[in-house]
Amino acid sequence: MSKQAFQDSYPAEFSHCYGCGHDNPHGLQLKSYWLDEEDRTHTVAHFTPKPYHTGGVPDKAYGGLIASLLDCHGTASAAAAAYFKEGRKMGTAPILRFVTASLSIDFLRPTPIKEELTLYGEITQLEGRKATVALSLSANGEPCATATMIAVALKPE
Ligand SMILES: CCCCCCCCCCCCCC(=O)SCCNC(=O)CCNC(=O)[C@H](O)C(C)(C)COP(=O)(O)OP(=O)(O)OC[C@H]1O[C@@H](n2cnc3c(N)ncnc32)[C@H](O)[C@@H]1OP(=O)(O)O
Repeated sequence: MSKQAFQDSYPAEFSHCYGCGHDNPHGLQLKSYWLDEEDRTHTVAHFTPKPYHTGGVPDKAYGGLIASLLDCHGTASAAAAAYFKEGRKMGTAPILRFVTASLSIDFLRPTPIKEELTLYGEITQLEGRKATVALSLSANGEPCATATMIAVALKPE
């Protein structure tokens, strides 16, 4: 894992996100990294839910939490890939920031709340301002959700 999370390179004006903003004390503060420094297509993040992230029953996670984690890991992965493609260090100007245009999730099984969750991302396409990211979230090595995201880079203005 790289030492600096992708989200740690976000400038202050983009650091208020509920899912991953480091300046949001009430948020999830998700941190995403390259899975392997030699491979700039796969990413990883870890998150351990709090007891209040519960869904319908006390030991399972709320689906909206899972969507939030996938959402933020996907957009961060897209931004990291776009910087890499341009041969630039993350966070350098002009800022490259992606938002979610589309996020399609399959919830495969209930997600436990007491385990550390692992999110994987794979940038499957990056053309123009549009990135496609294949995502998954697992617990104890078992996939609990998979998703496909279309992320679009904000226009400079
Ligand atoms: C609120 C966010 C503020 C910013 C914070 C940033 C920090 C991030 C931190 C963490 C964030 C956490 C994550 C969050 O929660 S982000 C918050 C949730 N997401 C949003 O609020 C996004 C709202 N939508 C928009 O702003 C616009 O619709 C965007 C910017 C997405 C596109 O409008 P824009 O006018 O700019 O671009 P375009 O229409 O020319 O499209 C460009 C290309 O994209 C393709 N396309 C578009 N839509 C779709 C679609 N649904 N499926 C497939 N493809 C789609 C389109 O065909 C074209 O492709 P091509 O023809 O070139 O091949």
